[in-house]
Amino acid sequence: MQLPYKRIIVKVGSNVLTRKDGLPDQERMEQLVSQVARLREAGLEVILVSSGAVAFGRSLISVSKKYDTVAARQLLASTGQVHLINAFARFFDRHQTLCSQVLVTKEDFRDRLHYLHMKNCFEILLQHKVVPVVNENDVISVTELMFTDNDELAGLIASMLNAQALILLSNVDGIFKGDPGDGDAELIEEVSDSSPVFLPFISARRSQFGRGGMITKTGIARKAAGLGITVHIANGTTDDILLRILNNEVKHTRFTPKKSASGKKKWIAHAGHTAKGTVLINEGAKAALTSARASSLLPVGIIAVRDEFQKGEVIRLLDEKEQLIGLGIAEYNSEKARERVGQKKQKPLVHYDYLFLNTEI
Ligand SMILES: Nc1ncnc2c1ncn2[C@@H]1O[C@H](COP(=O)(O)OP(=O)(O)O)[C@@H](O)[C@H]1O
Ligand SMILES: N[C@@H](CCC(=O)OP(=O)(O)O)C(=O)O
Repeated sequence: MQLPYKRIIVKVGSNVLTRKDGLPDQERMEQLVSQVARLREAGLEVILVSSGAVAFGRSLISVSKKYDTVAARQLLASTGQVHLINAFARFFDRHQTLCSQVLVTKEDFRDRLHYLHMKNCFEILLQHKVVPVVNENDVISVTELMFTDNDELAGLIASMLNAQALILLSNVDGIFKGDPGDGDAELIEEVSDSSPVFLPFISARRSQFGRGGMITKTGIARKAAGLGITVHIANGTTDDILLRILNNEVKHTRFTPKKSASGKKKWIAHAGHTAKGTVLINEGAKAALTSARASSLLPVGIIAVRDEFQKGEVIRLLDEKEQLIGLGIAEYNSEKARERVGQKKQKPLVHYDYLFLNTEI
């Protein structure tokens, strides 16, 4: 088998693994596992990000409406995840392939050291030909600590592991210019940097068991493509979908990747939620940073420094209109930065190697 990639992330949405009646679709799971096992056999490293814990839980236990949604989700996910991973282990076993369970929360991506520990765990699993099966740890991630959905988690893992491709499997063939249920709506097959923003076509409607919907899927796909990862959004209910995507034999939506970003930039790109401080920059600094030439952020272009941060922490860069233009790693702390505001001939606060601009996505 001729493979276009060495390492891929495959994200399977709840709907792909759930039948219309809400019960787990074990047959579909088995088919997906058999494709992954074949790809693994052919030398491709595959990381599965699988939703379905809540959907599996729903088939096992009913929760009274008197409980709040967080408690209900915890109960369903905690019981469902056991059955989800058991089914995966059983199906992979038939192909003499080992899989492993990795449950994560947004907090696990908080600092670079923690992030690198997690990356090392994936690397050792992959070196031993194990297929990691990842899901959000729904039992402990509540409200503000939650990922928007598993698409966001899959995007983070794709950039952390320097994957060449991210495949998002849902119950639609890709992004349509209109309602996917409307037979006349056209499928968008290619999205590149120069593609118009097509968000107006996408409704906030989600599939029966989905969490984020197509709007978040598109945002995540753009971000990953901006970091150099090819993204495929395709229908996980189509037979042999993974093999057909890799052989370019099926219509779906493909996001053309930009030049690959460095590992450090990939981490910064996803570290917005961990940012400690904010720096306001003037129009001149904004023009320099967003120009084609690689430029670092010098104190002469800084108008104000807000909140406290230490050297090595992530900071937000805002323009004069308070619009977020990017994220960077501070070369020194907020106290020193404040002393140097507006001064010439000072050391950059953010070096361009540790700067991630919104224009890069
Ligand atoms: N323009 C569009 N093209 C494709 N799907 C769309 C569009 N607008 C809204 N959707 C909805 O997005 C859903 C997929 O997102 P989501 O429910 O999060 O799926 P999953 O659970 O598989 O991640 C589709 O089932 C569809 O109903
Ligand atoms: N972690 C949850 C899945 C949440 C989620 O993102 O679902 P989906 O939108 O179907 O990918 C679960 O396993 O049920």
